[in-house]
Amino acid sequence: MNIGLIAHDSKKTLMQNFCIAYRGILSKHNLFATGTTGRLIEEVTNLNIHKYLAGPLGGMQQLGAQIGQNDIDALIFLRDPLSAKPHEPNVNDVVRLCDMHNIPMATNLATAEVIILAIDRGDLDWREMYR
Ligand SMILES: O=C(CO)COP(=O)(O)O
Repeated sequence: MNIGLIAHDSKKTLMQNFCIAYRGILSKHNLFATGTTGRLIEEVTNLNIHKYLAGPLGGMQQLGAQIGQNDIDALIFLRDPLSAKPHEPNVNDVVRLCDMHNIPMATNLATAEVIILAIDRGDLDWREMYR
């Protein structure tokens, strides 16, 4: 499966810890991330991640384009619920594109865990047929 990973700055440590905890599952899949998120995950795991540009510099659009092509099977997007981002329209567009293609998306840790465990059980294997 192709899994997208994005974290706002205040959630980057949480994303690192999530990826450490679920490294065994994540390592069986193709991982795609915005630049800084991807680099920080690689620093603490030895996961191999395809890194786009930094989110505010175009990385959100790059990952968004992959989502727009229905080529991401699940997105973990740990968002900062407390502060607006200068590139908010790109953030909203990524969410919109996930809804357009029925791509499972987590915006908090609880849902991220549900999705990653579902992937491991094979619950999302139907994605392979609809991609
Ligand atoms: O911009 C982001 C989310 O909106 C994340 O981008 P980075 O991973 O490059 O910080």
